[in-house]
Amino acid sequence: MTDELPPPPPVAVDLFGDRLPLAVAYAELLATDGVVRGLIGPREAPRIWDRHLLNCATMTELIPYGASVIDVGSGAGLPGIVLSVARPDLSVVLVEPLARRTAFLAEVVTQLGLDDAVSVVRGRAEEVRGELAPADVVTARAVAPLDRLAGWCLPLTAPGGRLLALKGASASDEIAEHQTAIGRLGGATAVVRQCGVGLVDPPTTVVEIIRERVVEPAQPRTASRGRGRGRTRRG
Ligand SMILES: C[S@@+](CC[C@H](N)C(=O)[O-])C[C@H]1O[C@@H](n2cnc3c(N)ncnc32)[C@H](O)[C@@H]1O
Repeated sequence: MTDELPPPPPVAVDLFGDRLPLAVAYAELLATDGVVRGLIGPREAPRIWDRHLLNCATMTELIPYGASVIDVGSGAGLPGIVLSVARPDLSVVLVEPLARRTAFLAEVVTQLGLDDAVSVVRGRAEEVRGELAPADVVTARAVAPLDRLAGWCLPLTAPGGRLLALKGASASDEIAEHQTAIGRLGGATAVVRQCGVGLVDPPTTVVEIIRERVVEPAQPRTASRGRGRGRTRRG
């Protein structure tokens, strides 16, 4: 236990229901181990509920029952762990490239007893495509701008499935800037959704992008062939 972590606010009952004790256990892990191991800043402990757990849990409004979810760039488990705690019907894969973070995630999964519902994959989203079955829903919070996120996440999304990106107040500006790139990557028109209206203040802003068309991701560039160097095919 830590003095820094406040008790769960009443609204946590609405969002976590009878899984609230599990949410409390996760909040405690974040506020203790998570801080000591540098996964979240020490100043986050007092605001873990408002800024992190409640904020992420409101996204469940946009996730269909029984969906498969890939959380890209999970960090300390946000939103992926929170989604699994709030919604035991989901199957969740956490994708995270940094070993220190995947080690923490694996420990959290075991300690919270989520092994049947959550798996942890170490790697970058653009590199693990071949290993993962496309998911109904791909989530990301604070990982990258929308164009890059769409390039990484739409190939992990099943056709007709959706990318849900937690964003701040500038979500509409980001959409205006990146919609052309999103469309080229097979995404439909991005829509801003407000989650947790009447529950959290401010509501959580989520950008929703349906994977409308399947566009093959660009191949990573190989070494450039200089003129007269490298192999040329002769007919
Ligand atoms: C600012 S942190 C956010 C972590 C967590 N989503 C949160 O909201 O607290 C960004 C995370 O994205 C991960 N990341 C960066 N590039 C990535 C990529 N190409 N594929 C998957 N994860 C990536 C980083 O390692 C880091 O854990």
